[in-house]
Amino acid sequence: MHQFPKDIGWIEVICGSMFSGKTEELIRRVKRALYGRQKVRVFKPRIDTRYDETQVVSHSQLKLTSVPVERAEEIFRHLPSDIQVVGIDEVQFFGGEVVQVCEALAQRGVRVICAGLDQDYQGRPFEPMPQLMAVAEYVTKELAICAVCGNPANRSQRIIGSGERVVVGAAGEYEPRCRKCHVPEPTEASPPQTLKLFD
Ligand SMILES: Nc1ncnc2c1ncn2[C@@H]1O[C@H](COP(=O)(O)OP(=O)(O)O)[C@@H](O)[C@H]1O
Ligand SMILES: Cc1cn([C@H]2C[C@H](O)[C@@H](COP(=O)(O)O)O2)c(=O)[nH]c1=O
Ligand SMILES: [Zn+2]
Repeated sequence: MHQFPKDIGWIEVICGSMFSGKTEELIRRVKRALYGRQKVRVFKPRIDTRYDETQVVSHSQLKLTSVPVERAEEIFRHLPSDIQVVGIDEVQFFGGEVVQVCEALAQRGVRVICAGLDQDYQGRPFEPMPQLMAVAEYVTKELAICAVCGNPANRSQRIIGSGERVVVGAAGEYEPRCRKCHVPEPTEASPPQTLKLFD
């Protein structure tokens, strides 16, 4: 990946649709920092109790210990003075204040790695992701595989009937879709699939 500079902070954003591998990539980067003997803390919004109350968990069941927080400002309270790397998952669930928090940390010399949805279920930018992407040094966009047609997917199709913007969920509530197959209204799920190498 990038040749990272030393002794200065920066912000990395990992964005994309649901199931695109954002959490896996966050976990990968955090683990590499740990191998590098860096002082690391990982946070997630308390609202995300989907797979676990405290751990960050990917759809493929990779796990990482994290601190759940209600508001982004609480992150400061949980950081040792010699912190080097901060990871934040599901960053779209924090309000605009998370942008100031990330900026303050990066200004202090911390490497901040954020993972979050760039679009909501209707395909609209999911604030505060656009703002965070604008101030970040590095932005990585991940793509899933469309559950309908198999093309690269950058959208999250809601398959349960709710018009609320925030509805915590996983498979059963959402599926990844490409722009051709995505519709802004909640709709029926595509037929279930089993992954088989041979028939
Ligand atoms: N349609 C799909 N396309 C890609 N990955 C999928 C799909 N359905 C399930 N997955 C699983 O989701 C994993 C990614 O999970 P995760 O990192 O939690 O994604 P995200 O955080 O972006 O929602 C993949 O490695 C794969 O095991
Ligand atoms: C599209 C969309 C998603 N959500 C929720 C559903 C999940 O709990 C998270 C995304 O998790 P992932 O790690 O990216 O799979 O966000 C939502 O509340 N509103 C939406 O529009
Ligand atoms: Zn498609």
